[in-house]
Amino acid sequence: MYEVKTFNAIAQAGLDTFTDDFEINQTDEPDAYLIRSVNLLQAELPESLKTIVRAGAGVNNVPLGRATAQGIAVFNTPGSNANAVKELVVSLMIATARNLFEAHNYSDEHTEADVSQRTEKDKTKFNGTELAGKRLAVIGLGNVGSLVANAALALGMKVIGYDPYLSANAAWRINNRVKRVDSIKNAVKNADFVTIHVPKNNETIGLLGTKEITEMKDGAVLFNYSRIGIVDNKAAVKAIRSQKISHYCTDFGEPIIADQEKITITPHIGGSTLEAETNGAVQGANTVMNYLEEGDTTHCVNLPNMQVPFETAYRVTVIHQNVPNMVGQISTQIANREINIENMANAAKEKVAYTVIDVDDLQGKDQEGLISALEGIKEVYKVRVIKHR
Ligand SMILES: NC(=O)C1=CN([C@@H]2O[C@H](COP(=O)(O)OP(=O)(O)OC[C@H]3O[C@@H](n4cnc5c(N)ncnc54)[C@H](O)[C@@H]3O)[C@@H](O)[C@H]2O)C=CC1
Ligand SMILES: O=C(O)C(=O)COP(=O)(O)O
Repeated sequence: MYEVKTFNAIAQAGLDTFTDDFEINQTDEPDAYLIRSVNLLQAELPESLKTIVRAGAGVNNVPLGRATAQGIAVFNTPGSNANAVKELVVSLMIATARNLFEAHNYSDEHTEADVSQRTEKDKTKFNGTELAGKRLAVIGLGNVGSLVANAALALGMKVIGYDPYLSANAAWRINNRVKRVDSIKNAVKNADFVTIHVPKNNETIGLLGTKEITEMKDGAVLFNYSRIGIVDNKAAVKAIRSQKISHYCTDFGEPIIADQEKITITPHIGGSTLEAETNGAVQGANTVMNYLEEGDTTHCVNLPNMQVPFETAYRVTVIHQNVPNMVGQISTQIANREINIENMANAAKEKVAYTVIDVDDLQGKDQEGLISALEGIKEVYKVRVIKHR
């Protein structure tokens, strides 16, 4: 039996995906965490933990370095909530272009029985513009950014994209009418709307700050549906007050942007749709099962992604440092126990490597002894023996 501990609201469809070999929230010694936005950065990770699966995209709430050093594989569910974010950003582009927030507030304040005369006079205050023909800059063209870019094209907008690390898979998804440029400056300089869809990391904190906002077209509308800190909120407030930008919409509130005209804050609801929550939870549950039962690392963010068909009776997986002679040391320990290797695969991602060894004859052998011998190699983080179901 494998033990799974959940944090945040994990959709029931995801919990229902687990087979009878998995128990949810039954012990303090979980094999897996299935999480959303819970902040684990300061949390101790229990010795029993083998994987953390983030149902969603961002893993900036997970202590990746510590998890790796403890041999814990961290995954996300890329794309599971991208359509939800796209639809919210598109709705806010329309809402800001048509002054919907101001128009709604006006109507709320003018509730006398016959307002028609006044409305007909005042409505010119809320004259808007249309998206068709306007220019959108998309910074980050991954799962969310590519959908936003394609949707904007479908609405008749011109789209400029910037993403220096675009993967080949993501590139396939992007309509070839999206014009790609080589700098943020070239993306934003003529854009009526600027939206950013990048992960939060050391490189992206403050990616849109005073300098980049100064480079934007006067009156542009800015969106941050990525993470707090990726747009410098102080710079955004200054730009709103000086009317450099005409509206700022973000999913991440903090006191300095609260209660300000032309700043719209949503409470981190980009991925909060029935469909996205279901996708993330189901994909997350399958990820937990595939990793615990087969050692599959598809969509792992801290280990190389490997899918090795599991055709033998047992599988030994080793998470270790990416340094010379690891495969040699590991196979020596296995050979010393007179265990025959049927298949072996090894791959590395930056400083970490993952070795998968498939064997038939572990039945009746000292499996604990093998694990401690392999974990005795000083560059090894974690060893698991998995019995084929
Ligand atoms: N508001 C919400 O509820 C949600 C927020 N998010 C946030 O949006 C982020 C993006 O999500 P996805 O598109 O699904 O991730 P993704 O990983 O599919 O795409 C991110 C893209 O950003 C690009 N990128 C990385 N560094 C960059 C840089 N310095 N400049 C330009 N591009 C850069 C990458 O090459 C990649 O194509 C997530 O990491 C998460 O923080 C995602 C889903 C929901
Ligand atoms: O997937 C992401 O990165 C999100 O920000 C969504 O967060 P949530 O799962 O809705 O708490």
